[in-house]
Amino acid sequence: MGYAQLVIGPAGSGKSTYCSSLYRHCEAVGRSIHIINLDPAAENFDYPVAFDIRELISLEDVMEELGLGPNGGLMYCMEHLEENLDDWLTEELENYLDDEYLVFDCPGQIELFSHVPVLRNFVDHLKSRNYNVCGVYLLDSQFMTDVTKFISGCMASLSAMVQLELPHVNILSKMDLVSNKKDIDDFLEPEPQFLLSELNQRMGPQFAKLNKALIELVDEYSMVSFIPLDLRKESSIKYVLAQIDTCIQFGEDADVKIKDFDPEDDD
Ligand SMILES: Nc1nc2c(ncn2[C@@H]2O[C@H](COP(=O)(O)OP(=O)(O)OP(=O)(O)O)[C@@H](O)[C@H]2O)c(=O)[nH]1
Ligand SMILES: [Mg+2]
Repeated sequence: MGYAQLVIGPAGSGKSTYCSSLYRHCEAVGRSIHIINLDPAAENFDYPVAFDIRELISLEDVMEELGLGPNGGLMYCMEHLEENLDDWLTEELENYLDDEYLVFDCPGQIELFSHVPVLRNFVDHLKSRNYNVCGVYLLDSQFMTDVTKFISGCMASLSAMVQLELPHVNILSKMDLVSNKKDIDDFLEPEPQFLLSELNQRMGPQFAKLNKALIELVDEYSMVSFIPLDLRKESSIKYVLAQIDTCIQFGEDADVKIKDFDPEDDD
């Protein structure tokens, strides 16, 4: 059984930075981890890239040869990835042992989980190769300043969750930039009633029904939960990683082994 994180979220939300911090953390604690770049537009990396979509296809070539713009070019590259899952991804995965921990640094284009099935197929491919996969959705805390932005962030995350059907962890990134932590507290694990009254205050009375339906939806999917991540703090990275590990049952086999040898159990 292998383990994988699919790191997703809007452009600039801090996915690649998270990946490199995670890499450094794991290195420091002596834990094996491999980061894979799935962003054909990425150029600089702060982490050693285990393997890279740019070895399969180059965005530059696509834009030049097909006359596509950067976003159309990216979609083309991702569709190309989808067509090559069986060859390319299978071959790359063969370089890793059965129980390895992989982290996929994805592009930020929202179309990737709202319009096209590439990431869904990617995930299904990983699952068929016996990987436990977790969706790690990063949202920039800078946008968590009022309820309308919060709801819109939730909706984007929800659309990824519905598309991918994966265990899902929401992370509020860039907490070091938040000067007033109290403002954010309102949105970390908010009461649906609080969100609804805030929304109703912000918007005209004609939206009351829609607001109620939105909050109920968000509540039903248990979406209303974000883990704050402050990359300056080792403890924060450790906590986030522990939450994700639980989601993909990483470390549980190790626990069983320890329990097997527990002398207390012998009588
Ligand atoms: N202060 C602060 N800045 C951050 C943090 N994480 C990322 N950034 C900055 O935010 C910008 C975007 O970060 P990236 O990690 O490239 O974001 P990304 O989600 O990978 O972006 P795309 O790949 O373009 O979608 C960069 O300028 C980072 O330096 C953080 O925790 N704190
Ligand atoms: Mg990136």
